[in-house]
Amino acid sequence: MKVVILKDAAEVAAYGAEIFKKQLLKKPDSVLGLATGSTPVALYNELIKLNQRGDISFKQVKSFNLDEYLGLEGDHPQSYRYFMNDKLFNHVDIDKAQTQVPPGNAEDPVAACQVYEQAISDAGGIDIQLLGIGRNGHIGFNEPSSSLASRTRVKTLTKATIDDNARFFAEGEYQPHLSITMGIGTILESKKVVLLATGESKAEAIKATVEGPLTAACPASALQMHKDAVLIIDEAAASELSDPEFFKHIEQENQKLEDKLAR
Ligand SMILES: N[C@@H]1[C@@H](O)[C@H](O)[C@@H](COP(=O)(O)O)O[C@@H]1O
Repeated sequence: MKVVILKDAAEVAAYGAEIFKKQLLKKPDSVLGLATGSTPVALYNELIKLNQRGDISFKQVKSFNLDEYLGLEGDHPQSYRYFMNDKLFNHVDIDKAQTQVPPGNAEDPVAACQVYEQAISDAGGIDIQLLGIGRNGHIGFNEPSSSLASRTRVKTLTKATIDDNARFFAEGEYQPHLSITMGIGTILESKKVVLLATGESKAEAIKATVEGPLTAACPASALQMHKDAVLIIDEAAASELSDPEFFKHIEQENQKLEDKLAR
């Protein structure tokens, strides 16, 4: 796993956006795996700027989001469908019919999960999957104890996750305790994975993800098994790592190599 440590959230967003830009330039009809939460918003803002400047296009893109609250309609302001429209899709040249978010209003959620898996596979699989991380190491809504081989399914949220996400809901407003989420096995099948983490509250989860052990107790540790996963994190999120200097050194060496190859 590659770990890139940068100064702050703005640098993390810019670095992540550059990876997506390269991906879209290389393959304009990429299948993107997208994430919600507050962390990716700055990256989405960068992508919107790049799109509006004409540097990248989403016209041929298909996208699949990681997860959705079960029990919320897509037009509910706290649904992840609403979030994606609001934070990205409404501002770029993407064909919304080609964007998929698990259906939070499905009458038969179990069947809907299978349909979602099939749609990913019919699209040829995900080229690049964006991830955030929960304080407890969850990715998507794969909470601790999730099978590392899991597929898209209905998941019950932990109290920690419900509490962390309560800030988005008004007081007294119904907050779902269930979700539909891509599984860890689904995520691991993406050709490339980009995980963003910023802030001290993510430092423990990042330590567990990078230094292991590989365990369902920290779902993100499964990324150790992925051949092309990059963690882009700020100094605060890196603060619990045993040897952050080592990762900075690797990045400098990689940069030198890239510069040399570009000449
Ligand atoms: N399901 C989402 C995750 O995909 C996200 O990574 C996490 C962290 O969110 P934030 O970036 O706001 O800390 O929140 C939610 O639980």
